[in-house]
Amino acid sequence: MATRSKKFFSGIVKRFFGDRRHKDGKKEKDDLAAIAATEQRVFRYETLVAATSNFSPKHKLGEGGFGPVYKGRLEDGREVAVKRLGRGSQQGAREFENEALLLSRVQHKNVVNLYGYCAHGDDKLLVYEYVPNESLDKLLFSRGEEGVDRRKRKAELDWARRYKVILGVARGLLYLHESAQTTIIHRDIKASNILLDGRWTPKIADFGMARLFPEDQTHVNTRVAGTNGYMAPEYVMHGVLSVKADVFSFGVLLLELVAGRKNSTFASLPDADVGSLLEWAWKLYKKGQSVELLDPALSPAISVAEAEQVAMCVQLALLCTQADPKQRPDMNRVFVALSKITTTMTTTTTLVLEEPMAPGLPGRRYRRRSHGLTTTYTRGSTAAAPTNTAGESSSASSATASTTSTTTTSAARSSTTRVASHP
Ligand SMILES: Nc1ncnc2c1ncn2[C@@H]1O[C@H](COP(=O)(O)OP(=O)(O)OP(=O)(O)O)[C@@H](O)[C@H]1O
Repeated sequence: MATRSKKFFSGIVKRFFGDRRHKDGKKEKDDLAAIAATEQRVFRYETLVAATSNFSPKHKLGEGGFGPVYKGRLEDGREVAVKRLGRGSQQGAREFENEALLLSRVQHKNVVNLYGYCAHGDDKLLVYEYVPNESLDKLLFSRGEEGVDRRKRKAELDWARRYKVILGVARGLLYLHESAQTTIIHRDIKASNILLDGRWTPKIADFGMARLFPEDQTHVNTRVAGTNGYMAPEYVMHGVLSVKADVFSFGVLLLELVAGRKNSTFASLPDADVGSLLEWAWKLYKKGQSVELLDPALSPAISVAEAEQVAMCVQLALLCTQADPKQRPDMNRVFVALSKITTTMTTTTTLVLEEPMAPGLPGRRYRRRSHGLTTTYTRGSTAAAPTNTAGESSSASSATASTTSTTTTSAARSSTTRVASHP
């Protein structure tokens, strides 16, 4: 761990958890003063009061599980978002500390940047970079009654931007799973936890439930906490947590970005037989009609190349949401697959995606894959009908997105329902 972040980390631990070695508080005070001086990560309470006009309601950006979040401007001109822990919430306090500890370990353009923290009596505050374009859910799922402004901005979220968001979230998750100092499982990937900056770059936020993951283990058993509609079945039903739980949530998010609809509150059903976006995607996919899943706000303007991307995204999302976690690709494969498909590509790779089985829905048992079907995407083949290439892909045991060297290209908090239970 770099010295700076080590100091920041220990500063947070002492500040939020207390320093058991120095019960009189004197040494802690000295330490914090030293950290504050060298790190400039500890914010004075007065600084945050001034930045937010004394936490004025006018500055309020919203309210999450922890409490309110305020927009502020520091004296040096930086815009910040200040998250203030609501008083008296033990659960909140734990998640708050967790968020501070984990975020202090990561730095990536697709992860929201934590500038620092402040503890002032009972008040605990976290200070983040301000991300101006709101969270993805507000744009993606906005309805008529939510105002012209937001509807206009939803229209700005065209397919090219959505694809940029998809790629960015995949890159951020790949970093958390494979490149951060220790594997981090986010556990609550969903549209309301993706913030968009002024250039539509997505930033993964809300690490309250994230877990550091022991390097030598494939999964841990844990208390279940997450958001309905995004949680993998093995996690909901048995508390089995691995990086593949995040892959599942990413798959749901990917479908939501394509369709502009929530998985969990799948109202105004286009088809009476289906109860969720996942099921609808599967149904359309089987009929070779994946592109029909596309948000009606986008479909009139979509190009042939973009339609290919959409079809590929639906298939990839179905692979990510397979019932058996072993059948889901890891984020590296997901990111590679997504990177291969650009609408401007003119050359020479063929993207081969495995054929998904029915996606996993909590409560439904899974069967192991017994065939090796794959779908090959080539430029101009939007329908991308599955072809039996058993034997071509030897890794039938893991859902893969691989490239071959052939010739053509192509290709809630729904008012946040957090579930917490012991398996
Ligand atoms: N860094 C930030 N920049 C801009 N807005 C932010 C930032 N962080 C949070 N917000 C806004 O503040 C509001 C509350 O965010 P918060 O992360 O506390 O809760 P949430 O993700 O909406 O819900 P939950 O905590 O239950 O998951 C959201 O509307 C979000 O858009």
